[in-house]
Amino acid sequence: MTSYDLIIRNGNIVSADSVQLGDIAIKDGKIQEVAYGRKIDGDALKEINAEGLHVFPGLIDSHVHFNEPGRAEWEGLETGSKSLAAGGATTFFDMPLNSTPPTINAENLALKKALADQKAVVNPRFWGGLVPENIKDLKGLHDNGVIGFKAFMSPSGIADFNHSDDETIFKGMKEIASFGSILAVHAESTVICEQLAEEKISQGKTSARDYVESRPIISEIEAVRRIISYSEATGCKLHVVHASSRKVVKIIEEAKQRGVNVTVETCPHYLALTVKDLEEKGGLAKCAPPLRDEDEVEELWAALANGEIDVIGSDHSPAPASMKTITDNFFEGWGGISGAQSTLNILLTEGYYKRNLPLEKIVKLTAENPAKRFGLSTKGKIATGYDADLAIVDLNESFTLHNEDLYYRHKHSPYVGMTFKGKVKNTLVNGEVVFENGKIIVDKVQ
Ligand SMILES: NC(=O)N[C@H]1NC(=O)NC1=O
Ligand SMILES: [Zn+2]
Ligand SMILES: [Zn+2]
Repeated sequence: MTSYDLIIRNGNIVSADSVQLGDIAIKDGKIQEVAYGRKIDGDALKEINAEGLHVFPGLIDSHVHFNEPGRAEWEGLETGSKSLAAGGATTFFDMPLNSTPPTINAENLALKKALADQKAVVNPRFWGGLVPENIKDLKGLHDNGVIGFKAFMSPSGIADFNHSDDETIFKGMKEIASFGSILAVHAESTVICEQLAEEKISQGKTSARDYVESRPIISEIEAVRRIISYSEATGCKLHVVHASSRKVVKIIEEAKQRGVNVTVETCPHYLALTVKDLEEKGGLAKCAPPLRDEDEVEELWAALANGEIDVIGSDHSPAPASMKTITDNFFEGWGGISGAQSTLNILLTEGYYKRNLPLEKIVKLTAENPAKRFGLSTKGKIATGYDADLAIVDLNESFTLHNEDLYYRHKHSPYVGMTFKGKVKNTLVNGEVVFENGKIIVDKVQ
C-alpha cells in the first residue's frame, strides 16, 4: 500500500526562518509531512532525490501582465505561465490591463478565468481594475475572487484602461475599504511626468537619460504621499507596486510606523539593471518607473536586506520585438520588461551570492509575504497542510541565459546574456511536477 504520491528526500528545505535538511511527503496536492533531520517512513509512487539541492516554496509572482484575452500576440497565459514554472514560480496574479477587455467587471474576469483554466500551468489569480468608469463593478469583482484592485495614477499606455484621477481613487478606495479588499497602485505623478516629458520632447531631448529624467523619483514620492493620505482618510488597504528607489520605500516605511495598512513591492529589474543598461540595451530595458542609477540600486538592496520591502513581483509586461526597438527616441516604444522567468535567478545571483542576502529573506519576499498579504492561506510555506507548490534548485549550477531558453511568446529579455548561479531543476504545482530537466512536462495546471 503506497502511502504518498511523492516524497522529496534529503533536500535543504528553505523557509522564512531557516534552512534545514529534511524530507517532504506529498499526497493529493498537499504537503502531508515535513521531517527535519530524519527520514519519512512509507513509500510513494515517485521519489525525488534532492540531495545537495535546495527546496523553496514556489514563488508567488504578484505582478504579471499575460495579456489574454485580446492581446495574445504580446504574451499569453500558456507561454507566460510556462516561463514562470521554468523559473520556479507556482502562482501568479495577473494584472487587469494589457488584456482586452481589461478586467474591470465580473463578466470580463470570467473570460480571463476560463482561458487561464485551459492554459495556465501554474496557479492563476487575478487583480481587478479600478478605472474612472467602474466604481459600481468593484464589488462584483470582489465577490468573484479577485486578489484586490489595481489603479494607475498616471496614464497606463493602454487605451482601454484609463488612469484614475484623484476623485476616482478616493471614491474607489472608499468602496474597496467597505468590503475589506486592497488597492494596488502604479504611483507616478501625471503632472510631473507629463510636463517634464513635454519639455524634453519640445527641446528634442529624447535620449535614454532624458526619458529617465522625465520620470524622476520625486514623481513617485509625490504620488505615494498622496495615495497614503487617501488610504489614511478612507481606511483602504494599500499596496504600492514597483517602487524604483529606497526613497519611495522610506515614505511607505514612515506610514507603516504611523499604523497605515500599506505594503510595497519592488521588481528584479530595479535590483539588477541601471540607466546604463537602458542606454546599452535600448527598448528591452525600458519600463516605468524607469531604471535608476547604480547608487539607487545599492540602496534598494539595502532596503531589502533591512526588511523594508514586502514583496518582489516581476512586473512582466512584454511586447513584440518591434515595439521594443528604440533607435533614438526613448519616449517611443513600449515601456515594460520581459522578466518573469528570471526573478529567482536574479535574487540568488545578485542577492544571495553577490550581496549576502539570506535565502530565508528570498522566501519571505517571494512566497510567505505575498501569501499573507493577499490572503492565500494555503500557500507560501513548506509545512503540513499547505499546497505542494515547490521549486527545487541547484544553488551551485551556473548558466548563461540565452534567448532560446525563454518560454515567453517573444523570446527576448534584458537579462539575456547574463550568467546566473542557481538553477531551477524541478517545479511542482499542487504536487504535480510541471518542470523537470529543463522541460515543461504538463499542458495545464492539475
Ligand atoms: N501597461 C503596462 O503594463 N505598464 C507597465 N509597464 C511598465 O514598465 N510599467 C508598467 O506599469
Ligand atoms: Zn505599473
Ligand atoms: Zn505592471
